[in-house]
Amino acid sequence: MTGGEYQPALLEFESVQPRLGPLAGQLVRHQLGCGAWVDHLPGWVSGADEVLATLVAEVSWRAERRRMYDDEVVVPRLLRWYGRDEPLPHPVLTEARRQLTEHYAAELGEPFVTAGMCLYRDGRDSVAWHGDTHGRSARVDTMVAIVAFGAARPLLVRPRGGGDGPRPKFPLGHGDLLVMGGSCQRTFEHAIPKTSQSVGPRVSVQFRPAGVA
Ligand SMILES: O=C(O)CCC(=O)C(=O)O
Ligand SMILES: [Fe+2]
Repeated sequence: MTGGEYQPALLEFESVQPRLGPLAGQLVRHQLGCGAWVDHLPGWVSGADEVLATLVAEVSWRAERRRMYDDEVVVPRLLRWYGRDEPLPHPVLTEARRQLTEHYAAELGEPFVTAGMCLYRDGRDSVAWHGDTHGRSARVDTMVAIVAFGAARPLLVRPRGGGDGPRPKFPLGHGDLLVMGGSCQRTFEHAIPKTSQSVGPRVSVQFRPAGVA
């Protein structure tokens, strides 16, 4: 493990099989304007304790550094990227990606392929305001589907450039699903702010189509 000194506490969990609930008729769509929307489904994965424990303990989490002006700063979360052909670390994630691909097939027109993962060790870990605009998502409508495990942390959304428009705050707890769609990555930004509250680890799994990052 190359993620600095992070030593996960052993997470206790009930031995319940993780299960995915239905998507159709359960997702609630929030239209944000400018062709952006967010679908939200709390509690999509039940029995998720085992998934969290597996992800925290078994993923080869990496600390990253990013250039910021003349400095290098440590990214305040641990990361792992799973490409197209790499097996995912828990079978329920493979099934989640398959079901998301099936559910959004007509609207998205291509499968969810990659899985980006972030580990927020505690409330000091965060992700700053950004859109996922490193790939095609800078130019075309697409989707990024997030499944969250562990400590509940809100995902904040605001119009890019701080303009007028909605600034929703989506609670994202253990087993919850959130899908950002349409123009959301180009026209809005999202963030997971730091919190001074004492919170345990949180893992976010982001499924994206090929070429979206
Ligand atoms: O942790 C999350 O739920 C969001 C992560 C995120 O926005 C990203 O990695 O691009
Ligand atoms: Fe993002």
